[in-house]
Amino acid sequence: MSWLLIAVAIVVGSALLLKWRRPAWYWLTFGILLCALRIRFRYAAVMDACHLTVPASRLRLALARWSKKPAPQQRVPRLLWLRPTRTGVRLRIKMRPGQDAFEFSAAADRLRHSFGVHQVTSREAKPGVVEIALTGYDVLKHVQMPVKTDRGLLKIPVALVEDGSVHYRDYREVPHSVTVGATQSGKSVFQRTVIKELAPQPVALVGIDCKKIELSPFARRFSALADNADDAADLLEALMVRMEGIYDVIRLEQRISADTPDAEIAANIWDLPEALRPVPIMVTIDEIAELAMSSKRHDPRRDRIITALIRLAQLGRAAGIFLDIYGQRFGSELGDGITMLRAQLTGRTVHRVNDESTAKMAFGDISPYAVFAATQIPNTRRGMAVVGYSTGEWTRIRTPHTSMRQAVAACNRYADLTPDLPELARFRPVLGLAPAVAEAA
Ligand SMILES: Nc1ncnc2c1ncn2[C@@H]1O[C@H](COP(=O)(O)OP(=O)(O)OP(=O)(O)O)[C@@H](O)[C@H]1O
Repeated sequence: MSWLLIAVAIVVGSALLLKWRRPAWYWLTFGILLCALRIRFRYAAVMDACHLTVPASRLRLALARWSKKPAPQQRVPRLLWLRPTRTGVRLRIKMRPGQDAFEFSAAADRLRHSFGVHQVTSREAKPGVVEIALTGYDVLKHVQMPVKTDRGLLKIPVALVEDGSVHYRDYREVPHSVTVGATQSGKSVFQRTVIKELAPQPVALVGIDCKKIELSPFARRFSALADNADDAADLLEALMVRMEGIYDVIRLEQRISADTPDAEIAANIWDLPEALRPVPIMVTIDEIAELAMSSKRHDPRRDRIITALIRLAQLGRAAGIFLDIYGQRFGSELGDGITMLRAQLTGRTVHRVNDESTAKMAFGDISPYAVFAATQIPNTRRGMAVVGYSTGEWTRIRTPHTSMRQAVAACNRYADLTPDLPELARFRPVLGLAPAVAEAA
């Protein structure tokens, strides 16, 4: 008997220790089982307590009255399935007539408390069916990306979502994006993560970095780099020349296929035959304010830059040219054309901000809740951000802490994948140290 007590004490003790020190391990060893059991046995009671049941049908009530039986119980929404995941449990629930998905989102906090989990989110999976994600522990505390992800060409895993799923940057779904955040909020680490993930892909990387220190370590994997506003203006115009060249190829292909019955008519580079398909180009711009702010009222160089960015954002997708723009703010104080440019950047990521107006710039047209969530990111959670989608949905994410060394290693390893872009040849980074610097070193 005493041995049994000791064994139980050891198991309980190690479970508590794991829960405190290694919540992810605790979840995989004990938490998942306890949570699944709790849901199985307490599902109906919890739904009732959270006001997620509906009264019995009129017919059943009338029958009960007529037969003088007790009134039938509230009807519980049907649990279709329960699926444990690496970080939580997913439930599919068939709603009862008269219920809507909003009731389940509104009850998220009550469900979290009743099921004893860290967090609950819900979404309508299809009409009449709601999917609830229970997260067992705070997955954003120490971000651990799963080994297996659903990556593909131009679809890269860049962060973990608060419900434990993976957040992807999918350039074909969301061609252009803007990432804002106060200083030290985690923008550069986010950018590094994107570059590290893109490095093994058959794509060209192009960068503009007027701070000069953010992108130069990745030079081996970059087809073109500009580190001052003059070069940036020329580089963006060279990209436009390339884009127009690609449009000429698509147009020619369209004319050929128009004369061929049943042939697909190309509308973008993905419809072109593989031999003709140009390599996609990811343009990453660090600190947009360095390019957009000018002391002059009419600065021709700034106008060239903003015009080129707007044109690339409007027309680049079909030519396989994608923009990722980073900055501390991205509002009209950066001058003419910025609001127009922002409208084209449908991917919005906001790290910690110092004022509500910065969050509003990104999410004002998406959701007031997303604005509020962005202003609530604590200083201690660097790399945490809110991502908004044009559908009005939003979610909290956090990037893994990709070090400069890890990103540089990926860029060096895949340096041989760096394509030569003839139109941008002038901006190909010079590798190695300049003779004078090498001598000094
Ligand atoms: N995902 C993360 N997890 C843990 N720490 C992070 C994460 N992202 C960033 N940090 C830490 O936060 C600090 C600031 O990060 P980063 O340099 O990316 O910020 P930033 O927004 O680019 O700042 P600035 O605008 O001043 O360049 C760094 O010390 C970095 O190590």
